[in-house]
Amino acid sequence: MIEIEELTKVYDGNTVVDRVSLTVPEGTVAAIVGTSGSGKTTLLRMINRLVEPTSGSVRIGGQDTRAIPPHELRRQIGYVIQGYGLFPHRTVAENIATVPQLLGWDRDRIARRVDELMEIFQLDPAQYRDRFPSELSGGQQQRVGVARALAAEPKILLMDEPFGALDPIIRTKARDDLMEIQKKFRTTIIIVTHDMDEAIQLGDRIAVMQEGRVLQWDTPTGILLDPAHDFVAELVGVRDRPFRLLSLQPVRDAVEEGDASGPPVTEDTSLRDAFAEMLWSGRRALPVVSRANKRLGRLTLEGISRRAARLQ
Ligand SMILES: Nc1ncnc2c1ncn2[C@@H]1O[C@H](COP(=O)(O)OP(=O)(O)OP(=O)(O)O)[C@@H](O)[C@H]1O
Repeated sequence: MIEIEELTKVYDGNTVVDRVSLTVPEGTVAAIVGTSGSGKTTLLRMINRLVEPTSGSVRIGGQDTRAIPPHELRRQIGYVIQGYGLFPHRTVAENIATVPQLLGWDRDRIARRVDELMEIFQLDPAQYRDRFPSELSGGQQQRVGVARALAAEPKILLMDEPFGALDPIIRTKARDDLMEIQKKFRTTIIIVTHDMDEAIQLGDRIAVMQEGRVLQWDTPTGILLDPAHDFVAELVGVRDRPFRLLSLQPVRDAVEEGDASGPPVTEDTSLRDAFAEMLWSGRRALPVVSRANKRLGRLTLEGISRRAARLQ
């Protein structure tokens, strides 16, 4: 658990983070969203003490981070930034091995861990281990950046706009991969983004920041249904709200009995994506299958709109 209490940063008389208090339970994802300059990065960097707080405290697993030497703290916490921050003159394997090497792991253990992570991130070790970052695509560099941050099995991962430089299709895939890895390792993640859709997709809870303050700290549904502030409502966008709500609901929740023709959707697909598929393929109903490809029923356009209306 990460307990942030009254955390404040003042630069030259300007309060850029203002008495922020948040508790992030272990194994959950917190998204920090807000406009440029609202203090998101500064808040994130105070957690691993890349920025020293002016006042307030951060406790991790009950321990005040001021009691931990900063370099040790940063080894315990994975950190991913936009642009991935890879060392250009080190190979992929050397980049991923950075923290395990600092921790003095033996060579075999490091080599095993590097291969394991490369496989998880779908980078064939034989092909990519000895490449340099400049010999990778943006999406591959991003995966190496996350793999490096996870190398020493940190319980906490801080991510600052990690997907900002990726094109939309790769970004969606990178988010899905991250969620899978998060579930597998139960990593506690705090992710900074200026993209509300990203916050909604990734966050168990979302902190909306403006001018150094957290205006609302709530679940995605809470933020969408009950914005606590005009600025939050504006960020959510009234017209986009039904679509964003649908993006939180899996098809599974709206399956009906009956048949439909054409290619099926799986039960995990979001209602928003299923709705898009209906519009795109001109169908008013889609067959629904389980992950194991077992027929479960169908999803209808009427079912989706009832669902969207009920949610509002
Ligand atoms: N080292 C510093 N010295 C002085 N002011 C700073 C420093 N770092 C950040 N600031 C100021 O603090 C405010 C918050 O910056 P921060 O980078 O935390 O915002 P942000 O929400 O992450 O913005 P962005 O989305 O643009 O990255 C800004 O006004 C910035 O100019």
